[in-house]
Amino acid sequence: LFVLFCQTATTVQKYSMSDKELKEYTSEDVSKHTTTDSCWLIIGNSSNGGPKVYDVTKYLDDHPGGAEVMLDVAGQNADEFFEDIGHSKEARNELAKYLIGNYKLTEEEMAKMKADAEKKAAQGGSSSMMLIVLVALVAIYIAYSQMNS
Ligand code: HEM
Repeated sequence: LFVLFCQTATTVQKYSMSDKELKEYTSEDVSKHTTTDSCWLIIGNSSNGGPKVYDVTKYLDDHPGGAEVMLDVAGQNADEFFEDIGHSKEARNELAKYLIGNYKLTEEEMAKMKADAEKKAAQGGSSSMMLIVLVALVAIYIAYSQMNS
């Protein structure tokens, strides 16, 4: 039990430290790496702990989807493209090997992310409201049909 405790403590420490130690890159930094000699991508979003910066230069020739698609979005935010393909878990594990840092959102991106989150929260709120109304209607219907039988 003690060994298990020590292992958990070290893992927790490792993860929390590695996240803090990651360098932070701006869109200006990332935008300088757009060639086969140095190709960086921004991938990830608030739902998976991102966005993060990846140096995928060494993976270009190994990518099953080809080097071209990656070079097309080099130096930019490729999260939507990466997600749209529906990359497998293996692809995501592979991606993790090329992590070099966190991405520093611009003011504009930060505002957009906040607005998106608020929109999502509002949508969630209205759908749960609809569920409550639906349950109430069903209850009224059952009560009404029992009264008449
Ligand atoms: C380091 C980043 C990336 C990794 C590790 C990666 C990995 C992979 C892997 C392993 C596959 C094979 C299918 C699968 O297992 O899902 C794949 C397919 C593919 N990827 Fe990526 N990928 C990366 C980035 C991207 C980006 C940024 C794009 C688009 C801009 C892209 C477009 C594609 C396409 C088009 C395919 C082929 C899908 C098919 O033919 O069914 N990938 N990728």
